Amino acid sequence: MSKKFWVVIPAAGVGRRMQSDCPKQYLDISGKTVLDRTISVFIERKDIEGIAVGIGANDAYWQDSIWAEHSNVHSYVGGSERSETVQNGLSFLLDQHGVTPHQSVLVHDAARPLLPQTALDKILSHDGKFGCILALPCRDTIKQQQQGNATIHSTLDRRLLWQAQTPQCFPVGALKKALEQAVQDGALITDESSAMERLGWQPALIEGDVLNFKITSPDDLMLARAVLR
Ligand SMILES: Nc1ccn([C@@H]2O[C@H](COP(=O)(O)OP(=O)(O)OP(=O)(O)O)[C@@H](O)[C@H]2O)c(=O)n1
Ligand SMILES: C[C@](O)(CO)[C@H](O)COP(=O)(O)O
Repeated sequence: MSKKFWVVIPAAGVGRRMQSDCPKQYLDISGKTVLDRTISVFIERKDIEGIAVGIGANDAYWQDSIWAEHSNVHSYVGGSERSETVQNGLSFLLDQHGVTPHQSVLVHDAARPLLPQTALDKILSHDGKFGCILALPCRDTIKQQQQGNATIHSTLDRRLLWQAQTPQCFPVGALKKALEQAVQDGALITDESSAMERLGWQPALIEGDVLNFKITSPDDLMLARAVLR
């Protein structure tokens, strides 16, 4: 029987950088919310076992999602940081959905609604033992700024630089432990891979897609709306 994966979708952010009236995952892109579009990427796939959506404790929007009542979509309460929302999602799968620690899970930002199926196919068909992430090789020349002012300190060798995307795929148990360890050590964790790397894991880099950009600021929303016009 072919392997099936759970997806954890962290959707408990407030979207400060978007400066919008509602959390950015509930903003409209051509008639559907960002979050509903993101869930739609996974909902019809036979290789997706279930979708766990981490929402804010005071989320008043989720109830209006077109997927809120779907039998394969399960919401849970996220946390004050993205990493906490992911941790809560892993505990939710282990404690309430019979997922075992060795099973691999995908974590995908709610704020990346344009993930192409072709990129998702690549991460789902990767069987590396050290996990894997979608990422984009840097195409521009990369500058590091001086500390304290916006002048150039140096130019980095871009041949070895990639921009991390999601989904990121790791065994549930190992990822949960790595995130807990990172919190315990007070480490700044902005993606799942960095927590695993701290413990010596070397996840595979799988080339993602420029369309799989994260909707962070107003210009990203404009771009997504232009793409789906
Ligand atoms: N406490 C948090 C913070 C973020 N996220 C989710 O993690 C993804 C990527 O985070 P980001 O783009 O930073 O979203 P926000 O934290 O909402 O944005 P900002 O940093 O501008 O407030 C988003 O889908 C967001 O909903 C989450 O589930 N829980
Ligand atoms: C996980 C991520 O999307 C990979 O690039 C990114 O780290 C999320 O960062 P954010 O500050 O929580 O948007």
